[in-house]
Amino acid sequence: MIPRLELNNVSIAFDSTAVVRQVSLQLPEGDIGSLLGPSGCGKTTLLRAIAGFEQLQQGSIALHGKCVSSEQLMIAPEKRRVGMVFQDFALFPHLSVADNIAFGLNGQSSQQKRARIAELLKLVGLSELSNQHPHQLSGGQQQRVALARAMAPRPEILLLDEPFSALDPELRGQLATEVRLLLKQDGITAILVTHDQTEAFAMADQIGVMHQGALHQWDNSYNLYHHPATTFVADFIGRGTLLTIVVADKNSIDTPFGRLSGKLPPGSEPGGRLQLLLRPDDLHLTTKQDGIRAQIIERLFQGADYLYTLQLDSGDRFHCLAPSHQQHNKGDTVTLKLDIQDLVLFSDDGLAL
Ligand SMILES: Nc1ncnc2c1ncn2[C@@H]1O[C@H](COP(=O)(O)OP(=O)(O)OP(=O)(O)O)[C@@H](O)[C@H]1O
Repeated sequence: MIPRLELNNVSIAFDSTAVVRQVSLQLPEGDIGSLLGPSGCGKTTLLRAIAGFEQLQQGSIALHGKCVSSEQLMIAPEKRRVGMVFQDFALFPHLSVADNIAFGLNGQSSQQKRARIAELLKLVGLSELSNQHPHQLSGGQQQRVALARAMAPRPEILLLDEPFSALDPELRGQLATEVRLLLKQDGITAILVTHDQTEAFAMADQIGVMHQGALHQWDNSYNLYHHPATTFVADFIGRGTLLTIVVADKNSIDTPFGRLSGKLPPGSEPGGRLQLLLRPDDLHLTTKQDGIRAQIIERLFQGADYLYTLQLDSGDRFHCLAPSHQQHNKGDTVTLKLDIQDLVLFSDDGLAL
């Protein structure tokens, strides 16, 4: 199947400073993708290039198999059939909810327009408010109008640039889940730009983690967490700790916790020093005396569980999650059991083996 969106080796520079470096990805029809990364990593620039607002220095962008951008070519934004939703909603204040949604429906008969507006109002749950004006709506309702307006002409792809950042944190997570459902119901392919991983997890099928213009990994959320491609992804997604270990033999490594056995990835040579990824859910507190002993340095109450920062006698620090009804205090010594499913190892250059 032809992907709805395909980026091939895309690089973008401003005044000879590279801002996006050799990014390649594919998004199938009906899927929701997300570009996730810290401020300044190039997410918005890449989204603007997909919309047709930035010239490529190298590579190409295709929408449904048709090249729309390359070094030599730049099809105008209005010819790409791309929908956009921005952080500030950008609704027309003097138009009603229904007229805002109708704005993108030029060239259709009034009967077709009315039917599509009614369908979208129902989809976003605003049928009762169709005659209201934007200032009479809450932030969440306004963002739903902006979404319906961008969805109205059935774009090839919908581009969402930090669409929830002007809303309350509690509303953000809820709206991200709702918007995912709406896009799925209407079969719309979309890309969301965000620096908030909870939002990306709630909405996207595929997430691209970016750092300094490079796309480190384009994958589903499970793989980003459990099989990060680089130490940057390991650190950025979830609370990972990287511990230095030494490969003992074909099936075991020497770690600050002692010797661990498991399947080692190809490229782990005996005697080699590597980094082992440890997630907070790879360790459990136990009441048995014969486990690993560590001291609690910090604890963070997270409702259902505590996130403990622990330290071994060797000075190595790491995190561990434990149910909040088992309370332990700062300074306590606790016993731990390791439960690592896969040994995730990285070489010196930060790449997963
Ligand atoms: N028109 C421009 N001219 C020059 N530099 C630019 C331009 N637009 C963006 N940049 C620079 O490119 C880099 C990437 O910016 P971009 O807005 O794509 O990052 P971002 O990941 O979306 O960040 P944020 O989350 O803060 O919006 C930044 O260093 C920014 O200063």
